[in-house]
Amino acid sequence: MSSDLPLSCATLPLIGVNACSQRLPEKHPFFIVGEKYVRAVSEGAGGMPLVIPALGDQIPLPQLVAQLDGLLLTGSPSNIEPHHYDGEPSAPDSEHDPSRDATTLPLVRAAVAAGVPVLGICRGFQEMNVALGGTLHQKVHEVPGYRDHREDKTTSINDQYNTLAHPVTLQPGGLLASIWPHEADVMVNSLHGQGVRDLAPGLQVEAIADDGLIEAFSVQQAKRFALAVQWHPEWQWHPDKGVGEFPFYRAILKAFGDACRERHAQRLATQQSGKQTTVGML
Ligand SMILES: N[C@@H](CCC(=O)NCCCC(=O)O)C(=O)O
Repeated sequence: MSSDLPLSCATLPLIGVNACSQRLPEKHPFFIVGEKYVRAVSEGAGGMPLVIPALGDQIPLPQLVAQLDGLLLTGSPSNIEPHHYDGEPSAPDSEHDPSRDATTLPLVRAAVAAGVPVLGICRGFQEMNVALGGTLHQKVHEVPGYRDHREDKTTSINDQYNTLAHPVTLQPGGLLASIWPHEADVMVNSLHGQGVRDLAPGLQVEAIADDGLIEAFSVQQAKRFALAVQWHPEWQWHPDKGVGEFPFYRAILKAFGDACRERHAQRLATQQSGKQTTVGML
């Protein structure tokens, strides 16, 4: 981002929020992103959201990640196509979004390699694992020993996301435990059918559900913040949430925002020193 922009823009970290590709009524194709994710970036992380369309390999990745101070990977009802992790073919009722897969999987790798802070949520959590070499259970509820992590679709959306469905235990000494040092077991919402089977090499478990399912991880060798959670902290910023306060969710977005601000400051300082060098040469 150029420092010629108005101060209000120039001082906010630019945070990418990936879109889904969907056909809305009348079958028109849209790139869409839930408002709660955009608001979580704006109000929770304190960034300037930049919606990233699901354009796959038409996106110039090096150019994009060089401009980004952060990347938030959204949730979605669709599932990653299993060929990306050598999984069995999907059940016929499984919803997919190949354009999103083609966009987010390379984007995760490029962002982590470039030191862009990343926060993955639900499908975004699953994408980070798959992008870095992990695999998924396609129906966690059919795997012996695991609970059903899906939402109760007979209740209202508010009830589904407000419900604290099960506890997760934070890994002592981990990134998430440093973000939330108040308690080791925290209750979270739960709205997913898929989940981590094999964790990708280089990922560090950050939280585990009471049935043993991995619910959060970080990227061990990442230059900056790279965290993914299976639950939905962005719910805190849903415009129709009504009453309900989730300090744990706020703490996650705040920590992500702090990392984005750090990268932003460093990018501006590098740009500034580049300009001074150029002026000195004139
Ligand atoms: N389809 C995957 C991922 C679930 C997920 O991301 N749900 C979010 C739904 C919509 C939203 O809140 O944005 C799975 O079922 O595991």
